[in-house]
Amino acid sequence: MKVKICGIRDLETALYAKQIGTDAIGFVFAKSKRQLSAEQAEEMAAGLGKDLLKVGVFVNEELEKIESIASQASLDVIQLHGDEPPEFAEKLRLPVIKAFSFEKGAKLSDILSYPADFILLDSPAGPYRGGNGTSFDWKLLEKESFDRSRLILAGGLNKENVKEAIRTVRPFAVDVSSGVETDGKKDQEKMNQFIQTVKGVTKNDYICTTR
Ligand SMILES: O=C(O)c1ccccc1N[C@@H]1O[C@H](COP(=O)(O)O)[C@@H](O)[C@H]1O
Repeated sequence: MKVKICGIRDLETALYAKQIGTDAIGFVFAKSKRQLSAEQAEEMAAGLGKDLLKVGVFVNEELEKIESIASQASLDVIQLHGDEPPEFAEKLRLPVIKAFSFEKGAKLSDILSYPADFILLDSPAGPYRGGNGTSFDWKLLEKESFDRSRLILAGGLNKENVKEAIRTVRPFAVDVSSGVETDGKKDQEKMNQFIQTVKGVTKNDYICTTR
């Protein structure tokens, strides 16, 4: 099970994420309390080396701006967390994660037809388009039959609920932001506990016949 920790805002936290086995970190360039400038991300990227994926999170941003920030901050993946149409994602040169709000009535087949490398399911937007710390009803996905190998689960995950979330949804990866923070800042103990919990979940815990 892969883990992305989103909303990293300083090099010390990024290096700690790498040390504890995080697979990807997210830099938020959208309107958010975690928003970064391209320069801040560039500085962190320079101190990080190559073996931790850097995901840039954008909401309804212009293509040229995304490409420019991606190049300046050495991003590996683009996460589109707004209302970007399929043609927009197809124009991007880097791999794409497309986020969708998921709630009762959402049409999974439409979501899965979006041309992205990964599909991220999050709870409906709160004050910001993402990173609000709220989860959706994972049971809505439990019995659905689809290819889960490009599914990323997000929204209100934390060390207490992530095991149950993985068992229910059986995603390829999980993404967390608020759940590893204390008073709005990344908390190293919570990050470590989250990673240990996720990496401790074995396939036996959640493999079943529904793919
Ligand atoms: O983290 C943010 O501030 C953010 C802002 C705008 C769009 C997306 C954002 N983050 C993504 O939101 C989800 C859920 O986060 P949380 O764990 O519920 O806080 C996750 O995919 C982040 O990548």
